[in-house]
Amino acid sequence: MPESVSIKVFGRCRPLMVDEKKKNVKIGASVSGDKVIVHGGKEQSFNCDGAYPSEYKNSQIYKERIESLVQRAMEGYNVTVMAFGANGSGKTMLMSGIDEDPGIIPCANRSIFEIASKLGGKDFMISVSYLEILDEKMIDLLNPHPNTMTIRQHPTKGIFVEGLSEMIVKSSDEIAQYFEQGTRARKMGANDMRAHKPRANAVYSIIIEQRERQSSKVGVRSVLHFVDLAGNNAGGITDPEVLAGVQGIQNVLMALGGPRKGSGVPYRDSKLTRYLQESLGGNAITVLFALVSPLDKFHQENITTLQVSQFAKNVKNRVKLNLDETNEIIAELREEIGKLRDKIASSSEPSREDVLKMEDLVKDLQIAKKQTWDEKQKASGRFEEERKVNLANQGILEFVMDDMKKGNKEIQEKIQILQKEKDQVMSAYKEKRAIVDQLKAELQSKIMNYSKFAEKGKTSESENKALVTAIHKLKEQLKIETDSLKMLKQKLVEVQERQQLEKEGAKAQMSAMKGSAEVRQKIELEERHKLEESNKSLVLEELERSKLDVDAERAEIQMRAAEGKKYTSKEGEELEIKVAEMKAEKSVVTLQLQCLQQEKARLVRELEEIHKLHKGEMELQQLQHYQTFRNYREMFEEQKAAIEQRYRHLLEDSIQDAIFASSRNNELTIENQELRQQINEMKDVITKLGGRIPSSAQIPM
Ligand SMILES: Nc1ncnc2c1ncn2[C@@H]1O[C@H](COP(=O)(O)OP(=O)(O)OP(=O)(O)O)[C@@H](O)[C@H]1O
Repeated sequence: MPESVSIKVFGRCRPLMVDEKKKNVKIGASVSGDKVIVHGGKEQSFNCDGAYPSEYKNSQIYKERIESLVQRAMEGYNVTVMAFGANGSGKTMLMSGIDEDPGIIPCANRSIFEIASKLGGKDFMISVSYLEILDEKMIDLLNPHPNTMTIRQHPTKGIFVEGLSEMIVKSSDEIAQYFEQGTRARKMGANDMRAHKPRANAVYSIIIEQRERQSSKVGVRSVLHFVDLAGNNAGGITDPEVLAGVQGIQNVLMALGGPRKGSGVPYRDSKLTRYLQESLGGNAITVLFALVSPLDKFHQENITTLQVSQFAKNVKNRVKLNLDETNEIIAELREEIGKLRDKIASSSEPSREDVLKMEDLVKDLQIAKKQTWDEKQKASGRFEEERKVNLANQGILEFVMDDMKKGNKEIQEKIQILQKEKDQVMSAYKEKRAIVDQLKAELQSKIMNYSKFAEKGKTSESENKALVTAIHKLKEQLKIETDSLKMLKQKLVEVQERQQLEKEGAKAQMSAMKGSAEVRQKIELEERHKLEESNKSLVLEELERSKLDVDAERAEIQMRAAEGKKYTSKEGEELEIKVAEMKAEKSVVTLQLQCLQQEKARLVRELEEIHKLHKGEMELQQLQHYQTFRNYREMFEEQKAAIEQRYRHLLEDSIQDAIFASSRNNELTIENQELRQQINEMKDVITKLGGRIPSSAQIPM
């Protein structure tokens, strides 16, 4: 039996902002006990089921008023929480909150999984959707696709938006992430930069499905809606679509609980009220927060908010546990389709309503069949794939997926730190290189001097010894400096390798962020350009280094020659120089080769990625084609059966007609024969009477 539950109304007045305090603005509203009071002119006070002054935190309100409702949603009851008020009255603050004081939605997101973990013996499937309705246009905030969405009523799903993505969530982190990302998409504006407008309505929904583990009992399905309504400042609006979005909810609450209660409820006048029909006088526990601004300039909007909330208090919803009856409903739908098909088949001219009803029933059946957890899981996976592309197509992927961006930023910071380290090591390496070169030059000139003097035999033995000692000292110093140069080089290579690793990480992140082919192509071109640039500078660096090495080697050889190393001829010396040059060239070529290999590996990776992507897209397309084919086949089968049935009936009818016609024919033939006989008999009588017409008594009957 449904339970009758009134809509509960809670008032809240936000505090004055710092600049408002400074301006000494006139106070227009306040809270006292369970009443909200509107000042200015004649003071008016409005009773609520609870009222919150400005110092109350969102989290306190959640604990006191909403936590128990989330618990009920987890038991299988529909729950709706709405925030209603003028622009800037604190609706978003209450629903979403801020880091220091999370709003009702973040608190509920956390509670859901805490409660689920405590309810042992049950399996849950929780999914979320986030819809924005702006001027009667619907936007899927989690997956902003360009496809049309329509509001439908379904026997198992209730009222829902066909085409709105439902993403399955498995943890409180995941659910929080979707909410935050959807809210960012709302702020940034999915579709043609439609950034959050005060007249936009947003409905964040948590769909909870559950089943008893190891039990054949039917499952339960409930929906928890959080509605951040458009500001009720309707003054000056004339566009009917805009007005419907802003005033739709007021009109419905007025019709349900206002003075003219009982007249038709205009649910269908706005998309929002149609979507929330169950929450307004239907099967949901509904709570309305009436938010008032403390500013006197919002006097009229505050009065409207509180009057409408008084109407809401009069509305009685009829709440029941939502058992998941998908199987029974599928059976009922099949039966209904069967009956209607017979009806259409038996009538010579089927009515348009029947045909349309048949189409709806077939669609309902198809939707009902997609309600299994497996199917939903698959659909959620598909939405997840699509959403990156759709967000990228809107140009808001990076903004929405801020976590990825954060991760990428961290990597970029690391790369920068490593670049600094690399620059430091590089400058130390260059300094050392200069010292080594200087020492080598010194050594070379010392050796040249020595050989000149030795050749001419001008030096004494002691002078000779001193020169040799100086040369040896220089050599030792050179060795020490060359060793430390080598160490610096090693360090440079290590830093470069670490930097490369981080770059790979950043690239992996970037490829996850790539959405549309266009964005992807741009990023890839940029990356390729960067790689080419870095390879070019690496090769140049190495060329420079090898030149220095060759010079040093040349000096070494000359020094050795001067020291008295025997060469058979001048060519021997030149040959050694050539060998050194070739060694250096080899190292450059090796490096170039490494760079090319790196580029090749990258291209192979890209190719694989593209292949994977195409494969995925093809699979998706195949799936869609298959689905379309199945839908058509199902419809075709249904229609074929209906036509067959119809022709069978027609055939039966015509056989019966033929039988009827032939028996009637027989009857008529007999009648005809009887009539002929009667005529003959009459003729006989006339003849007997000599041509005189007999009186009626003489005519044989
Ligand atoms: N309870 C509160 N405590 C502190 N600041 C608040 C509170 N409520 C609202 N504010 C501040 O008031 C301003 C307007 O609030 P908010 O954006 O939530 O209003 P809104 O009703 O959602 O506006 P709109 O209809 O334009 O979207 C914001 O700067 C918000 O931080």
